[in-house]
Amino acid sequence: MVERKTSSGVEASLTALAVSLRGVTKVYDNGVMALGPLDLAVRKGEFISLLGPSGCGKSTALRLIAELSAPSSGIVRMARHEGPAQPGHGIGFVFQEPTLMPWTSVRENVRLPLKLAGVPKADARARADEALASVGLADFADAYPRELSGGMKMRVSLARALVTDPDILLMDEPFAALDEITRFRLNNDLLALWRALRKTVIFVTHSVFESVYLSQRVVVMTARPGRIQADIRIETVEPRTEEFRTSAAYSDYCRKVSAALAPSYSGQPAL
Ligand SMILES: Nc1ncnc2c1ncn2[C@@H]1O[C@H](COP(=O)(O)OP(=O)(O)OP(=O)(O)O)[C@@H](O)[C@H]1O
Repeated sequence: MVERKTSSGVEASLTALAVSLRGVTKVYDNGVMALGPLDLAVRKGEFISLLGPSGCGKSTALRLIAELSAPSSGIVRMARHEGPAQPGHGIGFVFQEPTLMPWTSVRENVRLPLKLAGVPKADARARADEALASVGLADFADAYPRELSGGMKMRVSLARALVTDPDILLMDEPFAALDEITRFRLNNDLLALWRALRKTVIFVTHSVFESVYLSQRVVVMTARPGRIQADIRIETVEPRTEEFRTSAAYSDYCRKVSAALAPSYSGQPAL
């Protein structure tokens, strides 16, 4: 594992872990205590959701893992990428907004991380096309973002995150702005991709239903500063299908997750 912030006595290399946060806090320059202390361990290949009230520090946690921001205290560690060095430290990031460049094609948008990393153009184009095919957009490589629906733009954003073949995919409310039908389709497609690629996924959402449908574990956070309120394993038959969405087991898990979330917005202590 790569240690981001060293501290004596924390050397154990837990190779089965993709990410580990120990006693992590974040206080912004304006004095806002956004996070923690947070302890979280994510196994390689796991799909977890971070669920919590607005402003509890979910995005902050993702930014710390992605090394876009440094913790105020504590240790953030991630597994060393096995294979050749690559852009993004083995991390792909998908934001709520697709943030595509409007002046260029879908393929060029997806190729961008490889271009920035100096990957030769022919190779990068082939990899961009492959990533687009993996999200069902093989026929739209030459289209421009304005020609795409919201769901398709998000697929492009996902392809751009996957094009560097990251070990870890960080997704910050990627489907929040989409209509429910599109969101359900993207949920299913994301699960199919995860099964095929076996990336570690850390998925931030406000939706209890989405978190239960997608994840192997739902990590419920407290109100700011975000700590872990509950860590709930979703045990069900795989692969998940629409049948799961309407099952009694799904409703039971949604109830359980909602109950864990309740103290965060009611101001009541956790049960
Ligand atoms: N750069 C910053 N400077 C100062 N305060 C910040 C900064 N970024 C976030 N915050 C504050 O830190 C807290 C946590 O923000 P963060 O975006 O991580 O929460 P979140 O759980 O992702 O919220 P949401 O669900 O609404 O997106 C909030 O109070 C936010 O206003």
